[in-house]
Amino acid sequence: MNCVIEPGLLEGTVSIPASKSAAHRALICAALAKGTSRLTNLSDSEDIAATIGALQQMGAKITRTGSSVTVTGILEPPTQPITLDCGESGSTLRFLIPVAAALGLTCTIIGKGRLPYRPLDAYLRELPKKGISIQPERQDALLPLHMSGKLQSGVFQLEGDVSSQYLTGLLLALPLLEGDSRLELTSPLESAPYVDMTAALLRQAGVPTEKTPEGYRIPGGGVYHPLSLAIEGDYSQAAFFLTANALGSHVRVDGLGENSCQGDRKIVEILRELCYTKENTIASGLSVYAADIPDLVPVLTVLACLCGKPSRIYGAKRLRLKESDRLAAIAAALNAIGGQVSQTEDGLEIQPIAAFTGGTADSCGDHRIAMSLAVAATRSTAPVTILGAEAVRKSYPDFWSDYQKLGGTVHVISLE
Ligand SMILES: O=C(O)C1=C[C@@H](OP(=O)(O)O)[C@@H](O)[C@H](O)C1
Ligand SMILES: C=C(OP(=O)(O)O)C(=O)O
Repeated sequence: MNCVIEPGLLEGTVSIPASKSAAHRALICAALAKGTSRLTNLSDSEDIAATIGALQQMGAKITRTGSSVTVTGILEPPTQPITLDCGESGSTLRFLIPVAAALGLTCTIIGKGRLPYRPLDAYLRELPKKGISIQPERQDALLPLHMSGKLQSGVFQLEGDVSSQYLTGLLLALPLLEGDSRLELTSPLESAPYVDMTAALLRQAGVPTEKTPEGYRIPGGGVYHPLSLAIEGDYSQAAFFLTANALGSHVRVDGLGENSCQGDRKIVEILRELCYTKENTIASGLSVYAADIPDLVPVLTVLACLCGKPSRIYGAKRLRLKESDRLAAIAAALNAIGGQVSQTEDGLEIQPIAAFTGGTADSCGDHRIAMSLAVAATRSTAPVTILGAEAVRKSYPDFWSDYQKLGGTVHVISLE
């Protein structure tokens, strides 16, 4: 779908969808629990649908009524081969590979978009040492992936700067094994708040893990307890509207937890530290180390364009491994509408502009690029055409209708 956004500030109230990260984790914990869990306030994004669908294949009974789900944990893991479709969701893929291995499932894992090309090296290296056969079907892509065997406990060595999702996946899976396990980091952990979020939920589910100087210790023989949980609002999604506010819009964002452990809550602090001129333009530039907040980078780049001084975002090399090469995609998208953004090896350098000048920009099929362009359009002197605007379905299917409710003008010009 391609659409044209008319320039204009936003105003009104938005109820922010539930945290995608929290929802993936809660669903998986619930599927592994002995008994029935109830989760409320789930979003109906494609990524969450992928996790629900895959967990159902793995034997969990999940019934959805509106934004609530009832999950009866897996009683008997299936013995016949199953297919797990992860859609485009890196979290679904990297969380469920070790969980399926711990349950001893024989499965084929499939996915679409850029997912077959996002790294799985740590699993391809470590799981075969622990009793798992894990084999991509093709040479030029990692999916479809064929997996069988029963995971054994022990020591897993993981790089910390490719994806924290490996740690989350193993933290979720290893309590199911009889013996104790350890995760040892071979490079400093990035996206650390996401792993903290996993550890917090595991504690809630009755399977605590222990942080060690090297990584984590995970006692075996854990029993997941059922959960009763309302998923809190998503700071990564709120960041689009909060940034629009920093650029002149007036959006009240409802549904966020004030004591949230989401790392992307950092957006509030970054925006609070901005200095404004008497004319209400941003006087300062941004200097952001983004290793722990990768998902904020696209929208922070929009903000940086409209800062009064040059900005830099660094510590963000992992952004090249997301739904797009996000450093290349956001630079190209914003430059196409009047921005001055250049890539560095691990980030972006941004020169100030007074306003975007409109034009046509490609989301590269990436939801966070599409939503960032919508924020840029609020401060453009001419319309912004977004190619691939439907990408928002991955995490925030109601984004365009919410944007319109806030007074944004969106013309769909093609459904392709
Ligand atoms: O654990 C999670 O929920 C996530 C971890 C992050 O990925 P990386 O750890 O690969 O950076 C983040 O980008 C992703 O959107 C969600
Ligand atoms: C990178 C993202 O998600 P995932 O890794 O789960 O595909 C995202 O939502 O920006």
